[in-house]
Amino acid sequence: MVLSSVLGFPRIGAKRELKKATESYWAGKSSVEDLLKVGKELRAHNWKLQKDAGVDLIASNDFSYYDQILDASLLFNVIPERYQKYSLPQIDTLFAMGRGLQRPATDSTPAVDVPALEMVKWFDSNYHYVRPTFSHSTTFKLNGQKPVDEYLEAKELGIETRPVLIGPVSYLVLGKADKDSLDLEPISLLEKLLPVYAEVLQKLLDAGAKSIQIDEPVLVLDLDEKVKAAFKTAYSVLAEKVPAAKLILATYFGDVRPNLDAVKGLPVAGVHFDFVRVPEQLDAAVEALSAEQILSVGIIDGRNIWKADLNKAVKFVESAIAKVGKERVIVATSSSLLHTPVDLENETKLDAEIKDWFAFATQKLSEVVIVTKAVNGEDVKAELEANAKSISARASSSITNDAAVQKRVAELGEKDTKRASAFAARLEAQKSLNLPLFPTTTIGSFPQTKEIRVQRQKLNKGEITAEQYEKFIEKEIQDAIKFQEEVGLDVYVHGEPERNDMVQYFGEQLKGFAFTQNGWVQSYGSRYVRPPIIVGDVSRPSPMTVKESKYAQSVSPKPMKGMLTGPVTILRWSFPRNDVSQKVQAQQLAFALRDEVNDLEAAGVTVIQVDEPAIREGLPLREGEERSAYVQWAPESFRIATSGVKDSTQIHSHFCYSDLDPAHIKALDADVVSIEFSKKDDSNYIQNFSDYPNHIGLGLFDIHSPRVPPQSEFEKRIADILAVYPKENLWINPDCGLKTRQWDECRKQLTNMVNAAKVFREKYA
Ligand code: MET
Ligand SMILES: [Zn+2]
Repeated sequence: MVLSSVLGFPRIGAKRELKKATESYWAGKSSVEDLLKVGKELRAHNWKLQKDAGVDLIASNDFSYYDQILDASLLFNVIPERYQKYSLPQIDTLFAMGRGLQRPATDSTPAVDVPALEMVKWFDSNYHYVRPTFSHSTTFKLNGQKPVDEYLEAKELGIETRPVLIGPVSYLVLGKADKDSLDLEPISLLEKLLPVYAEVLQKLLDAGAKSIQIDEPVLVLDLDEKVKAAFKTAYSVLAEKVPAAKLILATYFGDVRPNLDAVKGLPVAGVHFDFVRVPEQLDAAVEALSAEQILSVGIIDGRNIWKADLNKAVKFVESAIAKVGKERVIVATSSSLLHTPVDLENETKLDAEIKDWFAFATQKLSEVVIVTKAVNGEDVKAELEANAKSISARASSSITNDAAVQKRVAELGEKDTKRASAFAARLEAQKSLNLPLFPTTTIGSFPQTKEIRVQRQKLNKGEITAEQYEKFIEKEIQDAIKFQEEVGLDVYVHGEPERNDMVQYFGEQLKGFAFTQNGWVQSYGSRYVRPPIIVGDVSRPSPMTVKESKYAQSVSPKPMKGMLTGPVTILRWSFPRNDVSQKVQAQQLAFALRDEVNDLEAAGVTVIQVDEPAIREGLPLREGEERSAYVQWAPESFRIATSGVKDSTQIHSHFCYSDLDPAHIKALDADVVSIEFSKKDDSNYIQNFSDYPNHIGLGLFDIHSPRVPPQSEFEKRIADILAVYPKENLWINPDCGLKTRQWDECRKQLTNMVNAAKVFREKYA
């Protein structure tokens, strides 16, 4: 009989219980016992939910108070000395590594200020994990036994689970060397690490675990030979030390084919593949397995919110069964469901037609079970028919399809992707802006104060009228402009007070989007996001930002930057459609934004910034066709959005959060780019963009911190940059928007920044 399995379930709770509990604990408002109790309740709830849904193989140890990779670091005692030395309780050590440890000085102790470990993106998802950090002195030992405890906890509830662990190779590859050991290659620690893995596996076996899911997601990346070889070492050692452990090696988010030679012959009981992402890898996967090994068929999408096409999924699993036989197949989610919202039932405001197209984590449980029942020959005819109906209703819905939008994208030609003139001619035309040498500007947002949130809530609750709100926003814009005058900036922004979020604000005004009330997904720690959903062809019914920009422009004679979020970023920070390519979705968004850019220009806005902070994260995980295509279409969609303007209109773009490839930025052909920069301590990084042909502003201070760098520090940074970049090309700006700062903080920061710019302006005058 074919079994159903789920690789992991969201741990945040349908009502964000985990966030509330952890933040209340951090704030000192509740005890550690209160927090642990909430964790225990959530785990019990999630296991029961899965059991009741009929899932056979339910994950345990998928729960975490912060991040599952950080949990592994704690478990293996990979705790850098700087966090060890305060002898904190376990859970506080965990939080210290995840969020940093800050304590004011007391009479007897000095102040403590230990920054958090680095946090990085989990593959191409919007989840972030805490990066394991290794030194030459790192030794591994078992610290507690969380996976065993959680396995037993479920067992006590009468629920047999399959514990999940991050695999040893991925654990090391996803980590990095600490500052004191920069020459260390984490993978070289493998042999030291394996005995601890063996110990955990043995304990799980002793506790009764029948099989163990061991995640090796790095198998979907480009791997060097050393890492590939590490799989053989790792799994042979484990098989030798714990021969009875039945391991299911799980891969997800991509194509394993280029690394199948590393998987072939491993002494594991089975391998899981993500066939939602890459159905084409079925034959190769089958080929790579021995006649005894299990094929776990990831066929229900763990990364999206769409109802699966169950009939298609059944056919796919049947084709796998035809190749390897029923005894060797497991039906599974493509990845952990961590990346999907918890329960569609909590959405009461979604249009019924649209709601019928979605499946959140809870609904996906039934999907896995229905597919499993179908291939086992149980009667699920009614379920499959209902599913087919909803799939075809979505495909033909007028919400999904907009002929005019489709036509516009189909007719896309070179003319839509190119500015009228080359940069040199545009620069000449932009002299009308009368900018000084080293022009100063900010990235867009100014403090989102409590007052702004209060007024927005009042508007939403109907306690104030739209006119009153508009007046309030105008006053905020006036204040922001006055502030910029006082600080002495050159190119102003209106401050974005009207925007709750840089993607949602646009999604709400575009046709083709839907929003949830409770569709939260963990981004990192206690920070969750609620991505908008692209449900249909995207267009812009009416201007989205012109009113505010025009108003701002009317208040001051200085150039005022219009401020938009770019097509790729809107796409990446939403749940995309799965029936249309990402490229086409980006193009549709690009045309909608092109209309907005052109309308801004017509309204007299002469500088327009289109932010693309997410452009890097969309880059496919490995080299190859898909990546080459992306580096074409992603910048092209930016150019579609921005190329409809006159030479004299200055187009800016902005990037943060990531290590960018300078070549990709070049392809945008923006007149000016601003890039997050201040936290890069690597001196080579400064060279990175040195052949950027147009103008550039390298972020000069960290907007996430209240710290005010003295003017001398700004001068030093500018001097360093000037050693590499031509002075005519340089802009002076912060890393990113200032929405998380207080007004008095950014006043001091910007004043020092502007004064430093003036020093250089005088010097070169
Ligand atoms: C994450 S990038 C943010 C850019 C936006 N214009 C802001 O200033 O907030
Ligand atoms: Zn930014």
